[in-house]
Amino acid sequence: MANVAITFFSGRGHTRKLAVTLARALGTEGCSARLIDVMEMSETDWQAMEAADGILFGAPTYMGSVAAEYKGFMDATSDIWSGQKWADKLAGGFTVATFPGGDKIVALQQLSTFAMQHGMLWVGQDQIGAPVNRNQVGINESGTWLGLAATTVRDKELLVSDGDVETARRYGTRFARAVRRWSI
Ligand SMILES: Cc1cc2nc3c(=O)[nH]c(=O)nc-3n(C[C@H](O)[C@H](O)[C@H](O)COP(=O)(O)O)c2cc1C
Repeated sequence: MANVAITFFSGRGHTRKLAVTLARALGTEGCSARLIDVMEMSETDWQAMEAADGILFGAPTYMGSVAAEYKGFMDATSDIWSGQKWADKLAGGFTVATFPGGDKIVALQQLSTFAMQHGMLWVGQDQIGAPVNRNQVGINESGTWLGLAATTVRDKELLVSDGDVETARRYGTRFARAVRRWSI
């Protein structure tokens, strides 16, 4: 069974909601998914990342950048980088911000550059939203293809819109299929 590590930081739960949605989608596609909150990491989590077929990187966009807490995790991987221990694993990324643009693309650029430094192969977004495909209302409303990008909603129960949750589900499905193909 292919296995994926989903790493994330989440200050108020929005990024966590995307991470959980991704984990469910991976499970539905027959991949095991391990959720790793970078603020509570154990040695087993590091081992799980080394054993994973793919790693998803998730951070909220804070001040037009990945949140500092997540950047701390990125910087802590420099020894893994020097040994290229994650090389040839698949990678993908997700972020959430308050504004539809919100400079989320910068956070995704940081995450994808990070994955490239690790010699990983990046899986982007494939969903075309309603401005082009009328039946895709709510899907990829950020119009971002570098990775998964969501926008906060005011409803504290919902955190992100149903459309963004569905977009996350589809990205998780895409990532699971890519990992399965790449692992053969
Ligand atoms: C310090 C800080 C900086 C932020 N900067 C941005 C920003 O640059 N663009 C934006 O659209 N939202 C920004 N936000 C809003 C967050 O991206 C948004 O609340 C996000 O959903 C938080 O996700 P989380 O609950 O997983 O931490 C910022 C929030 C904080 C706390």
